[in-house]
Amino acid sequence: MTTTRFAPSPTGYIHVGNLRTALFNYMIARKSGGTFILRIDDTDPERSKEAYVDAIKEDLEWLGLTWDRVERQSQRLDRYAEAADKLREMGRFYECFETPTELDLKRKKQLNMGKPPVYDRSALNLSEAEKQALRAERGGHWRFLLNQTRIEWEDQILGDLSIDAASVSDPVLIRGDGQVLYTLASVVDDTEMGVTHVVRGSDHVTNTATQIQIIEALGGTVPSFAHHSLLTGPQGEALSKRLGTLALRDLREQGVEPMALLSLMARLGSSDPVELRTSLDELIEGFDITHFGAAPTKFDVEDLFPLTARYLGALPYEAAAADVAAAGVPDDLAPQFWEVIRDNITTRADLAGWWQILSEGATPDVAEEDADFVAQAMALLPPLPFDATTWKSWTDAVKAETGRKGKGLFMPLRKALTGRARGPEMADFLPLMRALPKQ
Ligand SMILES: Nc1ncnc2c1ncn2[C@@H]1O[C@H](COP(=O)(O)OP(=O)(O)OP(=O)(O)O)[C@@H](O)[C@H]1O
Repeated sequence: MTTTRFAPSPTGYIHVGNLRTALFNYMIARKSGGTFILRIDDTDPERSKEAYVDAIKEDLEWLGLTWDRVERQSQRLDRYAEAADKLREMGRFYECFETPTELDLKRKKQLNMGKPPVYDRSALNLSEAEKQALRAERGGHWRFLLNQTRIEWEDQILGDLSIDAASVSDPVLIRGDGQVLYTLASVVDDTEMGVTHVVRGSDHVTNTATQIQIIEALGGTVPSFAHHSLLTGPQGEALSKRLGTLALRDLREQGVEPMALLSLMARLGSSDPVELRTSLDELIEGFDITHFGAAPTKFDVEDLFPLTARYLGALPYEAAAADVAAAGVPDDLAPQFWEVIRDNITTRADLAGWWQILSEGATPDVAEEDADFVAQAMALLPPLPFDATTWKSWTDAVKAETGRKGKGLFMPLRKALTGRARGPEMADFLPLMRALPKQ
């Protein structure tokens, strides 16, 4: 059975790049009736915050990306310790004592000599006595001993990949302070939780190479891997949870509709066109991870608003009733208001502005050259309330008296009554009016 997972660290609010990972994993699991795990990568007690765990869940729930179960890495430390023991027994785990400064110096020397900055394994030459002495002085960290072969896998997005293990440092799996690192924790979890498909950002390609060897050493089954490109901002700038750029909750604040965001994210960077979908099921049906490319993908928040507007334009009243009520529209007028206005809003927050115009009167927008014409027209306007025939009979009368027609007739009247150059059909708008434009 297909099992996938989304494994964010609770170190900030998740952003659109993280969403890409979450959505792909969600869709793969749902497409095949499999399991989608939300795995909280909270092994770093200093940076992990409970508030961010709640926020991650809230953000995913907002989008309807439901998970089948939640796992917490902080509750599985004994499992990681066991795996570490196993690697130690196999002679694939060794203790090192270099400080970050010493490692940095080594790297600089190697680079100066034109060599790749790969850890030189000098800790392997330490005697027991030397290790004991170093241990007393500073904490040791633990590295996995890579087999220096080529590591190969068929990536669902990047195609056939082959990485020379000799060009990669033996990965540190346990830090000097005893903290288990992602590379080990995620391998142990993926193996024990039966994860069949690992989809994540291309920032993890090297990790994958080393993780394949760790999985094999621990006797697990290597899952299928796919590395999608990283999303950047419109100028190519990196996203980061820590910086809070393009956080999902900010988009929600700005009125972006979940299906607008999901429709864009399910296609952006693929060979398939972005099309607005109204349900996750429809999105899942058309999803194929192999259609995604390796090139970095730019994300422009502005693309979300036309999609949001289109989504709202097709939304039935029932799905918007609460927002219409919140905008102050009385119940008896609410369904009609929604039908007339829904095509003329970008987000639900725009409803209030339209209701204000209808209920309190617009601030007319009258060009100087139209001032006399508008004054003449307003004198012909019948008293409130208006009905479905008012616009036609009024504009006919204005036309007969002023001789104006077409755009020169209709546009100044629209701007005088609504204060805006664009909006609903005026014949539909007038019956909703509860106040005349301000003088
Ligand atoms: N810009 C991005 N585009 C696409 N995927 C991303 C991007 N940034 C992170 N991811 C993916 O999101 C998943 C969760 O990663 P993680 O929690 O480490 O997020 P992060 O944004 O890299 O965090 P931080 O900024 O805290 O290091 C990973 O699979 C990672 O590859």
